Amino acid sequence: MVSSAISRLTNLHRHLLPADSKLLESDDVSGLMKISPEVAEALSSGQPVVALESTVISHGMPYPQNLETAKQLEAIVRVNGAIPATIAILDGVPCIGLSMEDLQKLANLGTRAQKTARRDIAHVVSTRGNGATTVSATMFFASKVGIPIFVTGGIGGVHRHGENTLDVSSDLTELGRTPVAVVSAGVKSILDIPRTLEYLETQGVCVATYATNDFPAFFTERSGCQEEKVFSCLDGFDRSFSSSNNKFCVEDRVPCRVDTPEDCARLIDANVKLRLGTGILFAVPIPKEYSASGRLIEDAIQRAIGEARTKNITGNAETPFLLSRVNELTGGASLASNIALLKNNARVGAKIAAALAQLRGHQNGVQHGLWRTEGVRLIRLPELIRYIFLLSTG
Ligand SMILES: O=c1[nH]cc([C@@H]2O[C@H](COP(=O)(O)O)[C@@H](O)[C@H]2O)c(=O)[nH]1
Repeated sequence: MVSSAISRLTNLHRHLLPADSKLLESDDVSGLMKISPEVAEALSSGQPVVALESTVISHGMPYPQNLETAKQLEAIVRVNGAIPATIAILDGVPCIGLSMEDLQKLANLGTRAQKTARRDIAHVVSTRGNGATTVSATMFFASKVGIPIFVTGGIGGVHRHGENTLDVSSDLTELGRTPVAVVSAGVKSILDIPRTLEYLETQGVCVATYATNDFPAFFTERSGCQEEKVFSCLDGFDRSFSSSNNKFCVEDRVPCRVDTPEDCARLIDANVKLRLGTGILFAVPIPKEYSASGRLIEDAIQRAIGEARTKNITGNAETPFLLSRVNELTGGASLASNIALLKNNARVGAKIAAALAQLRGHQNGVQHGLWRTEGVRLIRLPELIRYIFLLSTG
């Protein structure tokens, strides 16, 4: 009963989306997913929706802070005008929007949930497993149901020594192929930030810094990679903590700066309308009061990277190892910073989603003759007829 209602809502959502949003779901796999009634309703009525990932819950922090943080992020999204849609695979079913019980289950599972990137999705579904989605998998599912904005803490990137190991997160290739805007606090300095930016450029991804010229490094506000600034680490430029290990010359540019949620909304809108097909990375610096401990955390990162090498911890085990080891070494300071920046990103992401919904509502109102239903959303006449027809035929 509920699933048929959801599937009807999903169908309606498809009919009622602005034409450009349909680009986000050219093939139909949404029937294979469980969309929560609240998210389905929000999507079908054009309300702003923000996707949230689940690896940060299962692998990013310990219980019970993970559960508390997941709940708080959802609450922040709501307070700032959007509906949260946390995404995970539960018992083999991709779920878009989790109940409190689902969140509890995922938080309890912790690292027993499989860290699920794009490549792992089919395996987790076919074995009816529990998968915590990374940025790449969350973007995939968000795009399939038409959610244009997704909030995370930090994306994966090119690992240090990636030029030898080819350890490059699938988050970067996903950004190159999926038109979802990702809000993150930049890239953690456990990674090679200049090479990560290079790779995103190769993938054609628009990287936009939010109210700063300097690409942020997750725990710190600055990475040393600046807007419209080309520089070389060989000539002594202070590239901050993150890049201190790079011994060669890299051209780093963050060519786009945005200052308000409205700027972000216009950028997303242009990206979709131009059918570029690529994602956008919004890099939002950690709030100032939490970035003070950056140097302390950086020292811990250096030590943790050394330990990972000694213990031969590589591949998708490396990021969780580094995160938890850095947390131990900083006596919890890195966890507090991590939570603070996640909350900040949730706030910014929800405001962007609200601005985008408003922009689209305004454009639709200006460009077409529209019907207003219940004062909630604007509908075109043919869509309204189809809507009534679908309701009457079930
Ligand atoms: O600061 C963080 N970076 C990255 C992750 C998670 O790790 C994934 C990247 O993992 P990998 O490097 O194995 O691609 C991201 O998509 C995200 O889910 C995280 O929790 N915290």
